[in-house]
Amino acid sequence: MAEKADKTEQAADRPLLTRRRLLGTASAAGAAGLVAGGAAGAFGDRALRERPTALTTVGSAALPFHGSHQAGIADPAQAHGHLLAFDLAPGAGRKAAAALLRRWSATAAALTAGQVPDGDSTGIALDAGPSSLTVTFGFGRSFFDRTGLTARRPAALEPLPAFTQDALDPKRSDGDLWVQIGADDALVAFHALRLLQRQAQDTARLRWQMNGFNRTPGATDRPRTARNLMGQVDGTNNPKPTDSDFAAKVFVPGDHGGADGWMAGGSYAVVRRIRMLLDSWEQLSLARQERVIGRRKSDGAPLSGGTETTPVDLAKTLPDGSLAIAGDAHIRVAAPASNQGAAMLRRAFSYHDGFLDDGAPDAGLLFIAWQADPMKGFVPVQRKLDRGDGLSRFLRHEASGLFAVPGGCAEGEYVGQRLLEG
Ligand SMILES: C=CC1=C(C)c2cc3[nH]c(cc4nc(cc5[nH]c(cc1n2)c(C)c5CCC(=O)O)C(CCC(=O)O)=C4C)c(C)c3C=C
Ligand SMILES: [Fe+2]
Repeated sequence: MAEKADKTEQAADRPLLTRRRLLGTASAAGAAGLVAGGAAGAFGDRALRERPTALTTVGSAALPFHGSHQAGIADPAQAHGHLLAFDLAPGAGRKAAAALLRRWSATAAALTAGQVPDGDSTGIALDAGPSSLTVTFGFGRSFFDRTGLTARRPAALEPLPAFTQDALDPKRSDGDLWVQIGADDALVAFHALRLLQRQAQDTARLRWQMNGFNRTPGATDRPRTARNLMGQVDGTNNPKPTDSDFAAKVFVPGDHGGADGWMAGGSYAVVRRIRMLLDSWEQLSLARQERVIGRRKSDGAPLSGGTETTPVDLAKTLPDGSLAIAGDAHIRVAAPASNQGAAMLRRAFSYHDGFLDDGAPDAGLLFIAWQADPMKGFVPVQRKLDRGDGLSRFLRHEASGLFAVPGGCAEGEYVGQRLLEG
């Protein structure tokens, strides 16, 4: 494997960066005034080429693939995301699946470190750094039967219950294998997607793919909580990696034993494609929109007062005696306090796949909830939301999946090895 930057430099035998890269850097750094467009003209290509320019912070940021947990769970959601589900091909069993996970893990480890994997001549992301690329692998319920591993299937992979508001498309739901790719550069994300899809070869066939996005780092005056396509600040009251109980909520304990002991350090991902009925939503007044969520749209502050990060006061009443946060407000119905402490880490991507026949946007949230146990996270909360959430009449759950995401692996190992070789 080769360092990407080295490859570019050696190929040209002098310049540290190509012109394309320099121009990219100039526009990315424009706000900081690092390189002005006029300067490029004044000095000419040659002078520019002789001046090494560092990758921007966005490009050079790297998240390690190896570790006790897989990357892409506790890390901030990137600007570009691809979610893929594969089904094992007829005849492909445990051995073929193990070989695939070995190939995928080696490729993901190389790409996330900014290296060009052996044999890759696509050049898709040649000039870019790792750009916070993460690749996360999971197993769906059907994987265990297909590989003869039913006895080691975790009880937590029981199918999710049906919810009254579900309008699920089976072709875009579930799957034997699940891959989540995230990166702050679109080409870096696509590069990973293409290599992994090619490496699946005859072992696994793509079942569905969903593409999502978030705001680009650096687009705001300071790092801010993301907004979704309804315009709401979304993610404020998520468990924080610095919370003392974060790991207990999100990850299966490291000493987890039994038939599914291989899930130690892992997590369960609930994936829901949730279309937003934006035509109806956008007709609501600002005050009604804020009432539906229970937070202000401008800055995400709770309607009980304070700023975005002020703890929500669900008991607060207004002078007329009504609740400051309405009885059916989304944050009241979803709160751990309303669900016997049930909590999850929400790490979503927005999506937009054009417009439907009636002109409505096919857009919404690729909602991904991470938890140590779906029965103590997504399931009780969604049951409650299904019954009494003011937001739900503006949403359609169109696809669903539940995946067991094993712990991370050490260098030289592959994700899922403890299951496939244990
Ligand atoms: C089953 C779990 C949840 C689904 C499904 C869900 C969908 C969904 N949510 C928003 C927008 C917001 N959600 C917010 C908070 C929030 N949402 C959930 C759970 C689900 N949301 C929880 C547990 C919480 C935190 C509640 C709390 O403790 O305060 C917010 C407020 C800001 C924040 O805290 O993140 C917004 C906005 C959409 C648009 C959506 C489906 C498309
Ligand atoms: Fe929510």
